[in-house]
Amino acid sequence: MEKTWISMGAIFAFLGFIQGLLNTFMPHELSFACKRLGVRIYNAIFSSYVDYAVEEYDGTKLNELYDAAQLHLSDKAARSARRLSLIQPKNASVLTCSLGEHERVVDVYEGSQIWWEFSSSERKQSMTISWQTMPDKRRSLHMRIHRKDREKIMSGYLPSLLENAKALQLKRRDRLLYTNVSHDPRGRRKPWDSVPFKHPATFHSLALEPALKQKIMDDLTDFANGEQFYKDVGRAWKRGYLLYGPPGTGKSTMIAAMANFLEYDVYDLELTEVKSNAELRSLLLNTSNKAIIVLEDIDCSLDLSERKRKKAKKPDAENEEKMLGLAEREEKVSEVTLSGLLNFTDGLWSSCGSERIFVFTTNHIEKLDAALLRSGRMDMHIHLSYCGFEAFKVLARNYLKLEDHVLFEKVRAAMDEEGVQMTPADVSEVMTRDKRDTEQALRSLIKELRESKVKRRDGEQKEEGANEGTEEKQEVVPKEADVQCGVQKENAKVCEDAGNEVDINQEAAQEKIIH
Ligand SMILES: Nc1ncnc2c1ncn2[C@@H]1O[C@H](COP(=O)(O)OP(=O)(O)OP(=O)(O)O)[C@@H](O)[C@H]1O
Repeated sequence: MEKTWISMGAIFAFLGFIQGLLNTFMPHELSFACKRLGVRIYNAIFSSYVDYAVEEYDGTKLNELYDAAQLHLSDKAARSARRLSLIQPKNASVLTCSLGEHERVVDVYEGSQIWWEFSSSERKQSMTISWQTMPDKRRSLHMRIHRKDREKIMSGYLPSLLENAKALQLKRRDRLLYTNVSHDPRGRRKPWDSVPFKHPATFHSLALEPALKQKIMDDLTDFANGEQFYKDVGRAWKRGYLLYGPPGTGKSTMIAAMANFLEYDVYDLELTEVKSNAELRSLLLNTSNKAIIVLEDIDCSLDLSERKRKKAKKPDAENEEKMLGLAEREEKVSEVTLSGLLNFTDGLWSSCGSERIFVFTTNHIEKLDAALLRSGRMDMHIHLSYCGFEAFKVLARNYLKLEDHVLFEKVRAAMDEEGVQMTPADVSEVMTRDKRDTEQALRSLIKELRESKVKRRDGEQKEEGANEGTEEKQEVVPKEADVQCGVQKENAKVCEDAGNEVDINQEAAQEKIIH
């Protein structure tokens, strides 16, 4: 034992002597380089540890592992390190911590320790890669592990670190609302442009029959947790919802509630801006996973393009084009066709990427092509209708902070009267106007509910008069719309069962829940 101490003392004395020599006779940089070399040789021969450098840039490319490790370590760094850098990541309102200069954190994976240390040095030359200048500092993270853990860390720890970082990134960043109507400064159309998605709607604040609300939430939860299910049955991990009902019944609000519930991004696809099926396909390929792709007022978008095409061509021109074989070409390069849209939602292209939800909305389900409603296209048809008593209670809670009131029964009675129709948007409007005086708000609402009956009757009479005058000119009298309203009021009452659909294409319009 004594001998060991003596030899160790001799080694240290020798090393001290070498260091003294280096410091005295060598320039500082050279002595530093010699020391580093010495440490490396020592580590290579005697150390039971292995060191890895994870640089911020791999040549001129950003190193994903560096960012992932920063993110993965940020929680641990926040708890244990003393010097931290605060970062505001792009598209996130939450700040992230990263290690300060020479700070260390210890991570543990299946019982093995991993030591991380951050360091940076000045970049000698300023470098430019494609469009941006590289930072002045060369930043890197150093990972030290036990030699015996090498295999476990490479095949287990690092992949799990990357996965964890991806999940954290999704959780921390704000969700985005994308639109396809923006142009860059040169006037070229951008595929998607985004803004942070801040819509506050939730299922809690959504005025809807509780049973239907629960059904939709359960369906969304099953979908989000259904990765294995979709794999097992060999289907693309996607789901389609058709929201239909009169304006102001909450279709857009429900989409926002869905996005907030699932924490997905929203892609608001303006179909009339899409010039071809190929453009539609490219837009789809540029959407991320965990996304809700919305096509609002689908009947108008498709009708519009049909109309445009018809308007653009006179019959003579059409014949001429046919003869020249141009018509077909025109079809291909012009607006999106129904089959293009169907390919977009359930063709091969729709399965590029996963965890996608398609939501179509319409005020007129009867105008939709049966092909769109067919089984497997839109998995769930959700009818949003005029305000019923349960929906009113949600709005009273949101706007007036009222759980109950003596006038509630009168509201219920007014709502149940034949021919009364107010949308949740109308009811919200009354409550916003009189929110300082809750009793006044309820009285105004009861009055407006009754008036809505008279207004509707007047509207019907006017429309009948107008139709009589134009009967000869119009081929189809849009009487259907009135019939539709009546059916919707009925449906509002029975919408606990979303299977109650309007009588158009009844079979196709049945709700389809695959779980
Ligand atoms: N079911 C609802 N729950 C809560 N608020 C609602 C509901 N329906 C409508 N509103 C209120 O009315 C406003 C308009 O509703 P929204 O835009 O969602 O209706 P919509 O059915 O999408 O209408 P449109 O068919 O005209 O697009 C919303 O901002 C919201 O304040």
